[in-house]
Amino acid sequence: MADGLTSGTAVPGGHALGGHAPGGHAPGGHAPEVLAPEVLAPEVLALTGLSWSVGGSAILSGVDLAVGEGEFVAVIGPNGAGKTSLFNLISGLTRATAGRIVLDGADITTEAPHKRARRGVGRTFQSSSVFPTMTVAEHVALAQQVAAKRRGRTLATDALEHVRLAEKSEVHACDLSHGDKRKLELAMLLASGAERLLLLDEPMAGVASGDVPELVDVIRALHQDEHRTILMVEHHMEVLLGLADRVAVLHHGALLAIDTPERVMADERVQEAYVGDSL
Ligand SMILES: Nc1ncnc2c1ncn2[C@@H]1O[C@H](COP(=O)(O)OP(=O)(O)OP(=O)(O)O)[C@@H](O)[C@H]1O
Repeated sequence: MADGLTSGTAVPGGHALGGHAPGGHAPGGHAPEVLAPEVLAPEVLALTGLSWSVGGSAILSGVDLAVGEGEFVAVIGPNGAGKTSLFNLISGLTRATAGRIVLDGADITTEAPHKRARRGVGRTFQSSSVFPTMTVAEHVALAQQVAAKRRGRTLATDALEHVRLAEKSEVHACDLSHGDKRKLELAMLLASGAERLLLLDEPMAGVASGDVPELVDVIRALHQDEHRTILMVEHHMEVLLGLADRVAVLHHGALLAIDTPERVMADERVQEAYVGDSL
């Protein structure tokens, strides 16, 4: 194990998750050399013992995770670790078989996806979902319309400014690069009132490498300038350095570690989990 690893890192609200005693100390009682960032903000999301089984197979087991207001937590893990399944549970696409999901203090474990969306949870998927023949502006207007009664909606023009697509508002989605399609999805989330929690499932997937830095900048600005609370699945650790406050590592459906990106990268258990896969 890497020196000072804290799988029981202190989390917002003073809780300690990951099965260890409060205080963010490493197993074995040693104080970590560098404390993982503790977000002194109200908890937006708290997962407790979250589990999901299908046909007797445990896909996710006992996941404890808290995300503070304005925090950016990345979720990584080898293929099949359960990252998308975790997002499906949080967004309500699938129902947990055990455990609890609390959003802003309300138990939403059994709530329908549209009710979670009304509470300000927004999600993107691994593959981008835009309408080829509609313009950028039409997409964002549609997102506003669909969410007409939700509070927290960002004005369509502001949403496009935030994702740096304002100058392409009349471009049809079919003529956008993949990176711009991803930005458009983010603008739609903002316009639809996803003000409490953004769940971004591999937003860099399929994006040309030359477009990745710009997309990373857009997401960084949503976090740092707009103070959005973000949970993001990402395969590449280098993307997360300087972006995520903490990185949660899933392995075989369980939370293996949660700490700063640097410390997670140095964690031998994490490296072992990734043998044969890229970290
Ligand atoms: N509806 C389902 N029924 C049965 N098994 C499922 C279902 N959905 C996911 N799984 C299994 O659960 C495991 C976790 O899948 P999941 O897609 O959550 O992993 P992941 O970490 O997102 O993987 P990747 O990095 O490849 O996207 C996989 O073994 C997958 O085959």
